[in-house]
Amino acid sequence: MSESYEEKAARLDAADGLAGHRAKFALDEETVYLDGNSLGALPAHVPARMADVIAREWGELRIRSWDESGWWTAPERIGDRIAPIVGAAPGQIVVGDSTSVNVFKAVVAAARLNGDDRDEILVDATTFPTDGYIAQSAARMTGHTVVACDPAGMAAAVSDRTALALVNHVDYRTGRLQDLPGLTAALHAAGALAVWDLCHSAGALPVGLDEHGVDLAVGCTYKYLNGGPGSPAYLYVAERHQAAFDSPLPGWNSHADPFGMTPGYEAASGALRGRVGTPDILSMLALEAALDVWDGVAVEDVRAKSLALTDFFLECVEAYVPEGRVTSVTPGAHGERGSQVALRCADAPAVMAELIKRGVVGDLRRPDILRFGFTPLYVGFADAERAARTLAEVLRQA
Ligand SMILES: Cc1ncc(COP(=O)(O)O)c(C=O)c1O
Ligand SMILES: Nc1ccccc1C(=O)C[C@H](N)C(=O)O
Repeated sequence: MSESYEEKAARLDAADGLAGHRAKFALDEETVYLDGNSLGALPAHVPARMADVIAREWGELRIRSWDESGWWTAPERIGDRIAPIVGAAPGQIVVGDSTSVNVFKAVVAAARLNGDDRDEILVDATTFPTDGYIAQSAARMTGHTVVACDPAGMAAAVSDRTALALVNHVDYRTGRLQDLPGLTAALHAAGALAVWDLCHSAGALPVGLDEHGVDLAVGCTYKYLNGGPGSPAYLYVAERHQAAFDSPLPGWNSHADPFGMTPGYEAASGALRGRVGTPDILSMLALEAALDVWDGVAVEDVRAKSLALTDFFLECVEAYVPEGRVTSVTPGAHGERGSQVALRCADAPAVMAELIKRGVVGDLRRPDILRFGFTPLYVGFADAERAARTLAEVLRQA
């Protein structure tokens, strides 16, 4: 007799080298959590660390903690913790502000780095909306024109008028992975800069920022990096651009001598030019603690498991779900897939509401997308099987 999907899931879970990491997270066995691409789960040790930050570092040490507890240097220190996860050498990432704010810094800074005789900014037409809104406003300020462009056509659209392109590494809706190496090379060949939004790829797959010569990048930390709701985002400024990086938000935290408190601005050196004002220490230190779950984890192993999970989920969906009820809009090819599966489905809002009631937590992207995110550090193959089986049950009863 051939192996059932439940048996196959058990076999894959037993052979999974990352399976032990699930115990590091606060998760309950009743829930299949497939929404880590919106809000990552809580690493179980973070509450105790935060209790100490609040009671001792804030409560007892108070102002001394800016030095003694390392608060002041947290943005660059935590940037260096994120760096290996996205393939960056130290000294190029600074943590702080939201992704939206970092998109603004990156787009304006790239336009200033490369905008003198170039008047266009290419923006991923399928982008998560905030990037597009911010790029439009940034372009109004720098005197550039935004040209919306599907990433698939971007290499052909780039010209000697292009100052930069802003692209999402993984599409938040479809889960499509864009060709970061190829597109970055094509942009450079035309003299344009590449600014990547890594929200849906960092922590899920190798990014290779340095290896592929990316110029600037931004990303959030509350998805696959599990930093917590609204945890600060990050900005990557490739070392070769740091000396000329001209921030549009040159707050005192990015000054060469912030406590000199002089009227004249002089930018600090390095990535900390990307800092703005006082960091949100509580969120930042929760993120720092959350990054401990990455100790000893290779992002290549995370990627291998992510692909195996999404393959297996698609296989179970195909086997269980009545013909014609869902269509995957996520590419089948591994090289084109992030770490989620998006299924087009009639009546998707009601279907997702019912799935959540039955303990399978995914996301709805209106009007008709069921989105399932797979975080390899805490999602297993049995979760994928149960999610597909529950989806089939819901659709049969609908
Ligand atoms: C690709 C992408 N960019 C940006 C954001 C959000 O930016 P912010 O952290 O500023 O809300 C998200 C999701 O929230 C996203 O998926
Ligand atoms: N930050 C959030 C706050 C509330 C609800 C969702 C989000 C998301 O992150 C959405 C995500 N960017 C997405 O790709 O759908």
